Amino acid sequence: MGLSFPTRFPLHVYKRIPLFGLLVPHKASRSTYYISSFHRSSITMVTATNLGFPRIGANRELKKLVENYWNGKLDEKALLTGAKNLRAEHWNIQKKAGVQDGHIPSNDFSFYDQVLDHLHLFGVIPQKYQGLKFPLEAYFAMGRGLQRPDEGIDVPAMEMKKWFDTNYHFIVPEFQANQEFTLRSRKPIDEFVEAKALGIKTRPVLLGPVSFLRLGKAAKGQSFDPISLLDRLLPVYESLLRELANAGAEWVQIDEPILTFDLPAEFKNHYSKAYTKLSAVSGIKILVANYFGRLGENLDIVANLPIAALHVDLVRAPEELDAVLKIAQDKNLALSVGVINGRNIWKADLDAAIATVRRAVGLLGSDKVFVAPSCSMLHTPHSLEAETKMDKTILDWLSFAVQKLSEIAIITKAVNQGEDAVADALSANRKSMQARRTSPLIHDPQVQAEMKAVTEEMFKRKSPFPQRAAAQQAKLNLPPFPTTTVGSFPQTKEVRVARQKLKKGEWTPAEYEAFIKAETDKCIRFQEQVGLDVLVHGEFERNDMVEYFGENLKGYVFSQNGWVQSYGSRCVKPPIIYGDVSRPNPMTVEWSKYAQSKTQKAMKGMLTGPVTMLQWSFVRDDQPRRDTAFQLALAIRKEVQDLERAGIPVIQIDEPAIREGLPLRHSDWQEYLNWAARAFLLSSTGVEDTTQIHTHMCYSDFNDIFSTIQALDADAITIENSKSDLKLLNAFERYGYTNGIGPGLYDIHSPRVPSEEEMRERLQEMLKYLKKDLVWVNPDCGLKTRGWPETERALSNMCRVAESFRKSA
Ligand SMILES: Nc1nc2c(c(=O)[nH]1)N[C@@H](CNc1ccc(C(=O)N[C@@H](CCC(=O)N[C@@H](CCC(=O)N[C@@H](CCC(=O)O)C(=O)O)C(=O)O)C(=O)O)cc1)CN2
Ligand code: MET
Ligand SMILES: [Zn+2]
Repeated sequence: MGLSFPTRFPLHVYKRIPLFGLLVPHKASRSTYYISSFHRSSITMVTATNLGFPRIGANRELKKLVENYWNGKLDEKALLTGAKNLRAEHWNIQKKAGVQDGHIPSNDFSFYDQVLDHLHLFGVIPQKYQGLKFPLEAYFAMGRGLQRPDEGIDVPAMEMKKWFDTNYHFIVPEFQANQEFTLRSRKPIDEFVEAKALGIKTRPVLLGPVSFLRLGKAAKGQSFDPISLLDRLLPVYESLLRELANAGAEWVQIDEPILTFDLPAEFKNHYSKAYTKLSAVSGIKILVANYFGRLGENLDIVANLPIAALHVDLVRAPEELDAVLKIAQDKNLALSVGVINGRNIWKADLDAAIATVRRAVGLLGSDKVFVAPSCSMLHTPHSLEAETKMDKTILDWLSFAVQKLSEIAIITKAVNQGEDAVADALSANRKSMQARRTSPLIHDPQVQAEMKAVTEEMFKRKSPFPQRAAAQQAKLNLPPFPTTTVGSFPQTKEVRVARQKLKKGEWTPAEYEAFIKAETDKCIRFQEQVGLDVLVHGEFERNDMVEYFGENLKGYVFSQNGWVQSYGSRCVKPPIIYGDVSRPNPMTVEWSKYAQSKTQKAMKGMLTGPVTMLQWSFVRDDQPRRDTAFQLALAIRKEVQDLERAGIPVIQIDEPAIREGLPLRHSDWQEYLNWAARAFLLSSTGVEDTTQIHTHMCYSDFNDIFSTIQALDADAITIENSKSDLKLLNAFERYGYTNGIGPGLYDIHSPRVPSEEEMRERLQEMLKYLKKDLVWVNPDCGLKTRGWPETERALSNMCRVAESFRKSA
């Protein structure tokens, strides 16, 4: 089969002479890699590659390692060994699946977040963490804060933001105007060497310099554009590439996902400068990777980069295939075609993917084509192997990361060796595709009829806010600066274990229910004692705010083990929407009714909104997202109405993901914002004026969507703001927000307890921007990730602050 390499020379000393397709020794190479680790038997073949593998492990090993380290149950050595084993396992899985040696990613591992890793890599450590032990203590303190009162240590976590339009959160780089960069860590090199010792040649993954700066911000009190630091940063990237080349890396993958954004014109120069410099480092080839969307105007930027390969997301931007092929052809680039969806869990249509790859091969030649996922597989669960309980029909439509690797391998083999070589796999895939397309499980005539019957009236409250507010106040009689929480209370080990016992059948549903009720009782008693005004039931019955509803809605399936990293050690198990969505039964009414029966104070019903349900689920790809959002909205509307009927006076419909669903390109915003707002309105407006609707948002820069927040017309919004330096409030002031608003008084994602003084100052600051009779007092998000001791102290401080403002008001 084809030509074979002679085995006497290191692989790198061969260079193909384009005209003759011959291999000749190439003097410039310093690689020590030998052919024995090289499996291809023919010179011109397309290459199976990957951009990143889920790092948490088949059974969330990384989460457990890191959390046990934080709890003191594991020492540093055990943490490092555990991580090393996990990396080895992941590299081996990829190798075994058929990803080409040399194109298996490394440095995609992280203890907390890959952007935070780059802050350590380049020594971008804000002052307040510099006294801490390097690396791990400082590293985790930057991610999650650190409080050791006995030693006088009390540092908050850095700001965290959504990674593009995903539910993954990254630590926002914070730069000084005179920022210096040094190669402070050797992580990418160490991991390359680590893999090499296992006989695996990896392709290190780095976040590119332009994206790294653009995703960051100037430190508080300074105003400069971080991109102005590019000249200072580049030499450090150059040294890093040099070291990787010396260690034997043939390729480096440099991610530049900000190429999916609208960029100022001068970015063309920034890119050109950056990659001219980096490409000059000899002995290593650069693949620049863009993902999550089209390049659009930025095609022009990549067309002029002196790089060796370009990765494009053909799942999100199939329409750009011609344009990128032309660039690759003109500039003699290899093209990494992202044909397997790294953001979803559906099996790929392999025939279609093969056709795309063949087109690329036709124009570029097979040695210039890499088969790839659309983006890193960080956003998909590990493997379907653990799914023993799922409906077999639906299971047959799915593909998690390990299966996606096989899809890449099959496509590659089909193109290299002909379809006969993978005939069985292809015919099985065709069968799955056909079964899904025609399945009666997907289409529900009743849902479709109800959607058709939706009228324009169903998108409006009966009266405008001032009238509603008066009616609600007459009923609720709340004090000034009313206090509330965002919904969840600590999900302790006991609560999680109780649910596990129910799942395993060790507890009867009645035992579980009694336990959850007892937790709810305790929670209500605590809220009354601490002096909160609008209470919540605590969400103890929920595994997760999205998964719980997914389990209770028709059109959804959920996995047993489909975990995806959300931030740090926190994971989510996004439920899967496979068909038309409807609500067979009330989902929360009994719990809310029970909770209301236990207190004289107002109990707040707690639901997840349609856009967030959509955004945090794996969504069907056979109809527009907006259609699914409206089906969800109708189901939630019914729940809202049932809660009202059951006597629940305040109902919160969480929409934390509305901002993250915003398309990456400005020109696509309006269309999205229109339907997103309408979906929320459909879910929330079917109630009387006297019912108070709250919503909640977190983790975003809300300035972009300010008018949409107003258009949601919620009676109150509790909103995360404690980590974004009040910049959000500027917008609320500027545009004159008219409804109730509770900007979070403190950051709940860190175990640190804010003092009364700190929260008092914060509230004072907020009142510079907001009308005091509209202001609510609350934490910035739910308390599920916190423990009880810190929750009690923080809420007690918070309530005392509200109390003191009432006195002085
Ligand atoms: N979907 C979603 N996205 C979101 C958020 C969110 O709440 N949900 N919040 C924002 C921040 N992200 C977050 C994401 C996850 C968690 C979180 O707490 N996740 C939990 C898992 C939640 C869960 O589904 N738990 C299940 C399963 C729990 C479990 O692991 N059980 C153990 C046994 C119990 C134990 O030993 O702890 C097991 O099965 O092995 C349950 O409660 O039933 C975790 O990582 O620990 C918090 C915030 C943004 N995006
Ligand atoms: C990520 S937003 C969380 C809202 C939810 N009601 C909670 O309190 O947990
Ligand atoms: Zn939140």
